[in-house]
Amino acid sequence: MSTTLRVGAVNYLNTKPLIERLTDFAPGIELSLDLPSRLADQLAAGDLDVGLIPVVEFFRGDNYTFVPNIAIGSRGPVLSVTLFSKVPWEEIRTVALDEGSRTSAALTRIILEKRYGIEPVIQQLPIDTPADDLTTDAVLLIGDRAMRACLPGYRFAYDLGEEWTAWTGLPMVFAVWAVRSGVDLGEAELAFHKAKEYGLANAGLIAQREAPALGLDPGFCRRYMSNVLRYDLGPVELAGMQKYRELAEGVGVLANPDRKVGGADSLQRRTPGLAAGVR
Ligand SMILES: C=C(O[C@@H]1C=C(C(=O)O)C=C[C@H]1O)C(=O)O
Repeated sequence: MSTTLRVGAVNYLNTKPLIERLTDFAPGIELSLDLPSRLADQLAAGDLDVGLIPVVEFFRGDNYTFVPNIAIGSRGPVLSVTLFSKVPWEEIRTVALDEGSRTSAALTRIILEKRYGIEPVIQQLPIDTPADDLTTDAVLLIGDRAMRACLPGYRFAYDLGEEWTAWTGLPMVFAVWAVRSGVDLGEAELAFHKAKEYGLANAGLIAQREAPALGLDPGFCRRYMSNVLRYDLGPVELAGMQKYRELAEGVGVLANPDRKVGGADSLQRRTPGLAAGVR
């Protein structure tokens, strides 16, 4: 590959199996790491060609496509997307949302509005601000800091992967490798698949290597990557993604004044016939 492909990936443990040796498999890839929300903004601004972005941003994007059969998802508990709350769901009125999140931030709003009829007052929780001193009823944390968080002042710790699957019966897809319109992946597409295969086959080594800096137990990290997260994007995950899109549309979170909503069409283009099977 002769031209450079600017690829941005999430800087959490959950992404490591997807980027292990990625730049060896495609030397033309220039890899940067950042928060999911920032990757989405960089892709939209044209500063990236491919980004592992929140799925809600895929739907907000301007005719993005995605690398097939790769995602960060779960079917049931995900362990790293937690709404800590001082009160039960139906009493939540104020929420602080992790700055790094877009999918789970919108999911929090979807669950509150569609299941409980609540439109909460929302504030952002910056990435470097501790959640302990917040005065909101609930706080959403994602990624590595969610896995470390204990927050004894909060009585409830709702796992949003678990909440989603219990409610819809479908897997939750949090992020996909979105490709900006007009970008040709060429041979690099294969590299994303090779990296995933290699990374999942070496999840134990990745866990051992990454756990100390994260302050997490290596065995826990291993099981998080090998048994909790789902990295495939097959028909049932796509059905979950489609269901999420419909609900997101219903609460108005796909409306983005700065961007067109084009990703929904590309989902169907890449997955003909899929939408027919979705409730
Ligand atoms: C499961 C996770 O998936 C993530 C959640 C995202 C979001 O809420 O926007 C985006 C990317 C993923 O890294 C997690 O970070 O814990």
